[in-house]
Amino acid sequence: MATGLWVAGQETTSSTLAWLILYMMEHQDIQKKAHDELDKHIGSDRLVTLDDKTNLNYINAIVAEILRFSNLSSVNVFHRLTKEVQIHGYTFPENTTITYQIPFVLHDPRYFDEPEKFKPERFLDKNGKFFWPQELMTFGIGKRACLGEGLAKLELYLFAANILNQFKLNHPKDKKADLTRIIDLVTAPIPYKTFVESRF
Ligand code: HEM
Repeated sequence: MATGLWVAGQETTSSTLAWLILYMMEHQDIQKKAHDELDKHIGSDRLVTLDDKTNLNYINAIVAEILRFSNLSSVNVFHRLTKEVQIHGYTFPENTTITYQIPFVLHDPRYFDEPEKFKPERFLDKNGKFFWPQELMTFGIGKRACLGEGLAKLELYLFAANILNQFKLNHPKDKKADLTRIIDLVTAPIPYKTFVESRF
């Protein structure tokens, strides 16, 4: 059980963080907006905590967009039907192996406008408040959805908020990072270097 949680939670969370740092290096304008929000609501090098979460709408939106854009699960986990079901007039017998493909939903323009663009603003309402639409199904849906969803969302928020509060992230002077996706069980970026500058 403990090994299962370790395997399911380790690569997923670390790869999402690797994408976060990479996309912040890549999108300096978005990183600047994150710094502006942190300067307004935190304003020092103190630790950002869960109590700050409701004020940090843009940081929450960045985490949500990373979870959409990085599209970690190239193929979702397979499930077995425990009884016959009808879906849109098709009959699926008991014991059929089925899955649903999360990556297609996360990049479907019917649900996400201009899906190929990295736009955290898509998760802010007209009052600038963060929201999580049901189509953002990075953690799956239904009874077998990710057991670690709550934990992962909080961890990612804390990492994102604290890394961005403390540091300015940039490409090393001589080299831009490669955005190629290594598609495996969990999709990860090619190892890269980051130029890290303290903000305080
Ligand atoms: C960015 C982080 C994560 C992502 C994107 C993610 C995504 C997913 C997805 C797509 C599934 C399959 C859902 C399905 O079968 O329909 C899943 C299952 C699972 N995840 Fe995660 N996960 C993450 C982090 C974690 C963490 C931190 C833990 C545990 C500490 C965890 C534990 C599990 C477990 C135990 C399952 C199997 C649930 C079951 O079959 O009932 N995950 N996850």
